[in-house]
Amino acid sequence: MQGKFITFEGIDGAGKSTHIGFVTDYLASRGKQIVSSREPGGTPLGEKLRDLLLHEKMHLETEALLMFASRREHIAQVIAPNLAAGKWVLSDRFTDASFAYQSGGRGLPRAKMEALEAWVHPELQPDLTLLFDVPLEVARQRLDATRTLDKFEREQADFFAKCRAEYLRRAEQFPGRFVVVDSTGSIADIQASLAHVLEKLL
Ligand SMILES: Nc1ncnc2c1ncn2[C@@H]1O[C@H](COP(=O)(O)OP(=O)(O)OP(=O)(O)O)[C@@H](O)[C@H]1O
Ligand SMILES: Cc1cn([C@H]2C[C@H](O)[C@@H](COP(=O)(O)O)O2)c(=O)[nH]c1=O
Repeated sequence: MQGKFITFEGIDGAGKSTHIGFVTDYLASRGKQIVSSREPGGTPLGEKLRDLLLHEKMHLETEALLMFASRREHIAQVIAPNLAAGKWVLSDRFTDASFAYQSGGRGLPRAKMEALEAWVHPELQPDLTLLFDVPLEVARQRLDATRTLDKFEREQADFFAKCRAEYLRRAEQFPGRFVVVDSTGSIADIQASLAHVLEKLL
């Protein structure tokens, strides 16, 4: 029995992390065993790479390669074995983030992301990708209100506009697995719509 793989995406501050706890509790209450993880990170090595990725300046191709290095480890250690054991794996970001940030935001050709994706996970795709979508100003206000900003979060509005556009483009390209969640509403309203989406997956 294979579990299901759900990914959470959106520009920084869109609100995706806020809802992972809700989704975990909702699915657990329906008898699913949940493993919740994140990218970059999710393994001891991946967390070391995350620290470098979020705080060190580097060439844009180095950044893309380290994202996929972290992902390779995450798939091997966490995603694949837990799915094979019938658990549901929730990941705060996956490969759509590389398309959005490294191709959309930084401008790396999509073909390079496609080549890395084909190398690192030729067979694996999420069963469901929840794309939390908000206007840039809303995301910025939420970020500024909460924390010290990392390397990505300090990027300018133009960078996030390109990331958001690439996310929305991918949602159109893969309508079978993407659900775009309007993340401007209240947390309670968003959770009600998430419950509706999850019901269809059960
Ligand atoms: N619908 C909402 N209404 C109001 N505030 C919200 C909403 N969703 C999230 N927030 C608040 O916005 C802030 C950012 O949310 P969160 O950390 O979930 O964003 P994120 O998309 O995961 O960001 P990042 O990718 O940078 O981690 C938090 O303080 C959170 O409480
Ligand atoms: C997986 C992945 C992530 N990123 C960026 C996007 C975010 O700014 C950070 C992760 O921080 P979060 O608060 O945990 O969302 O990393 C990226 O550029 N490319 C990727 O593949």
